[in-house]
Amino acid sequence: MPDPQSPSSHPAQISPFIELDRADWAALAPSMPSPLRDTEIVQLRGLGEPLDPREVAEVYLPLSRLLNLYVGGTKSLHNVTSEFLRERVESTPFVIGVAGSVAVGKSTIARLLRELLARWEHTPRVELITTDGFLFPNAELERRGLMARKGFPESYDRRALLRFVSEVKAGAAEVRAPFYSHLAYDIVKDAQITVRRPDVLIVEGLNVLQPPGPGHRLAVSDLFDFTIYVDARTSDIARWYEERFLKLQRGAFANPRSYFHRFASLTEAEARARSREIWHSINEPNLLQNIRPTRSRASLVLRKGSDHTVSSVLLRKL
Ligand SMILES: Nc1ncnc2c1ncn2[C@@H]1O[C@H](COP(=O)(O)OP(=O)(O)O)[C@@H](O)[C@H]1O
Ligand SMILES: CC(C)(COP(=O)(O)O)[C@@H](O)C(=O)NCCC(=O)O
Repeated sequence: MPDPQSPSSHPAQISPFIELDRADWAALAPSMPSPLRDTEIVQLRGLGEPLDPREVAEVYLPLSRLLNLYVGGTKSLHNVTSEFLRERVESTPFVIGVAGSVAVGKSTIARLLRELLARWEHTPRVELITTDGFLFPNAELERRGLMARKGFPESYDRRALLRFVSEVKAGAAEVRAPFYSHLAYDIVKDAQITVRRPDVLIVEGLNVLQPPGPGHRLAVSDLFDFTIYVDARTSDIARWYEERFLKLQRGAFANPRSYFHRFASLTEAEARARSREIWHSINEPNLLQNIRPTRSRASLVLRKGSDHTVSSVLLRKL
């Protein structure tokens, strides 16, 4: 008699992920070589985030090692294919997607992984782009009635993003992406980011795990070699959004060129109210309707606790 409590007796409930709690994941770190000296972990804090060196050593270092091994594995597959075809097939950049809500910590993690990966053998050249460069310019968003839906899948030029990643993946010598300024809250005309055949390209953005839309054959998610979904409770993310908004309000918004300059003179209570309004009207609905439903498509899910530390890691096994 199968045990009705056993997950294997409920095929519909079999998880495609193996879940490691924080302690099990951290236990992997000591047995692997480290490309970092302690002083370098401290230097990584220079990224501007309050990064805990223990978090780097116990969570992100093992993750960067796993990614580095996947890059090596993919290169070996290319070599096998070359041998099979009896012709030289050039290996092309390994592309990693990093998805998750606004303010969950994607940028921090993507920048950290870029630094860590670059220190391992075989992956010295790592480039990072964010999908905000592929948002339609504000004028176009206004024309389409999408100004209050910035960050929703339809606010992006998905065809241009797909073309960009396809060209990188195909090994093009130089590929350019448009540039989005958070200060101007808009695409900057004539500014570009150039990607030149890196070993690894990290593509960070809210919607990178979206499946193809109706009538489309491919989505950018089809071109990734590995994807990471950064997960946390909605209430924690809302708090992080508000805290970041307040930090910006005291700092960057003071710049008269900032789109949000008009918020610089708000009292703290007013600023909190404004940030909650933006969260509840744009970022939370986008998380619930579009972003979180893509979580199960990821190769790996990082679950964060209320203090940003990673509480568990889910790695796709199927
Ligand atoms: N590992 C971390 N430790 C502490 N604070 C963090 C960490 N990751 C992100 N944060 C903070 O959370 C907020 C959102 O992070 P950010 O990387 O900007 O998110 P996203 O790119 O997903 O919008 C920022 O204020 C950042 O300083
Ligand atoms: C620019 C963003 C859409 C994020 O874009 P991404 O790089 O993740 O594609 C987001 O940070 C944003 O500005 N959202 C609009 C609502 C707000 O001002 O928070």
